[in-house]
Amino acid sequence: MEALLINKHEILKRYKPVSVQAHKGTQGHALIIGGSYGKIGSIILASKASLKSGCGLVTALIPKCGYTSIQTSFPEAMVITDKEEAYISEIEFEIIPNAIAIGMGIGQHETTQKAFIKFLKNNNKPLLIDADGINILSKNKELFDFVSEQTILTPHRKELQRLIGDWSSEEEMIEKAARLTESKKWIIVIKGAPTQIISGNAIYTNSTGNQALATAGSGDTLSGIIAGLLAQGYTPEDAAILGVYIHGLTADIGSKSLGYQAFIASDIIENLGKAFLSLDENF
Ligand SMILES: NC(=O)C1=CN([C@@H]2O[C@H](COP(=O)(O)OP(=O)(O)OC[C@H]3O[C@@H](n4cnc5c(N)ncnc54)[C@H](OP(=O)(O)O)[C@@H]3O)[C@@H](O)[C@H]2O)[C@@H](O)CC1
Ligand SMILES: Nc1ncnc2c1ncn2[C@@H]1O[C@H](COP(=O)(O)OP(=O)(O)O)[C@@H](O)[C@H]1O
Ligand SMILES: [Mg+2]
Repeated sequence: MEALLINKHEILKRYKPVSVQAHKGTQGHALIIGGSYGKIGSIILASKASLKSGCGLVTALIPKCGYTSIQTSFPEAMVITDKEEAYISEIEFEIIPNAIAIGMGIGQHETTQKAFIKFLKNNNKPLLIDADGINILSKNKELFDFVSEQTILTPHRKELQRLIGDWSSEEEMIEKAARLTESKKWIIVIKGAPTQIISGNAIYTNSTGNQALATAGSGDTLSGIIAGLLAQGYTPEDAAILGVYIHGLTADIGSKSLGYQAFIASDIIENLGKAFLSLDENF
């Protein structure tokens, strides 16, 4: 396997500045699906992160309980609500998204699992699966066949363990994950310190980020960043690599003034602008 470091040089090969002629239609529409009672914040974070990563439009598909909080806290998002109050029971939408992220805060209610399975069997859009979406896959391995090639999975190590089983060394973890990506042609983002991305026959190790990210919602926010890049037309591999790099860069930038303890997931979002500007200096 080829081992590569994700540094600024690698990123500048993949990063695309926003065109002067851009309008919200050319910047793509991200659909963020998830949330359940008490975990709507994961979708607010992911949706805001996607829009502040440059996509033109974002729609959140959430249970009814989240409607007022997301429309109030993040008016830029459009919202589709499930008929259920507390969890997602059906995944139906009229819009035509350019990319979808699903799983953050979605929970594992029996009805949600059924809706997720039906969604997977019908989806043909670039897709990121995170959190409980991964946990549902782990519990229903026959679903692997319905997760198309180039789908991005973003497990933390516990979620990865549920997906591929335990390991006794870092090498064994990488080997087992690589076997899965090889057979399914998925892209697996192994979130950690550092984060490693397995794509094709390469493993990319991120060079940004720090312990400020050890905070609730930082993974949900990463899912939003990657979905926002996918919606702009980045290939799944480039969206994952650029997203992980930018996500970590916000912590490198933000922790300078906030420190590690007081840095929370919203600060990732607040520092996205400075992170992208640090790339634009080179254009
Ligand atoms: N505001 C919101 O709405 C928020 C909503 N959220 C949503 O909540 C859902 C559950 O998310 P979750 O990651 O807590 O789930 P789950 O896999 O059950 O973890 C349990 C065990 O896994 C471990 N562990 C946890 N993190 C780890 C890591 N980074 N790296 C390594 N290990 C890690 C740890 O195990 P331990 O180390 O304690 O043995 C922990 O006890 C999910 O849908 C998410 O989107 C959250 O994002 C928060 C903000
Ligand atoms: N000590 C650390 N150094 C670098 N990155 C970290 C550290 N701790 C956590 N992270 C990052 O924070 C994110 C945590 O993801 P996750 O556990 O899914 O968060 P949540 O589900 O609460 O949103 C990952 O991107 C991980 O790489
Ligand atoms: Mg998570």
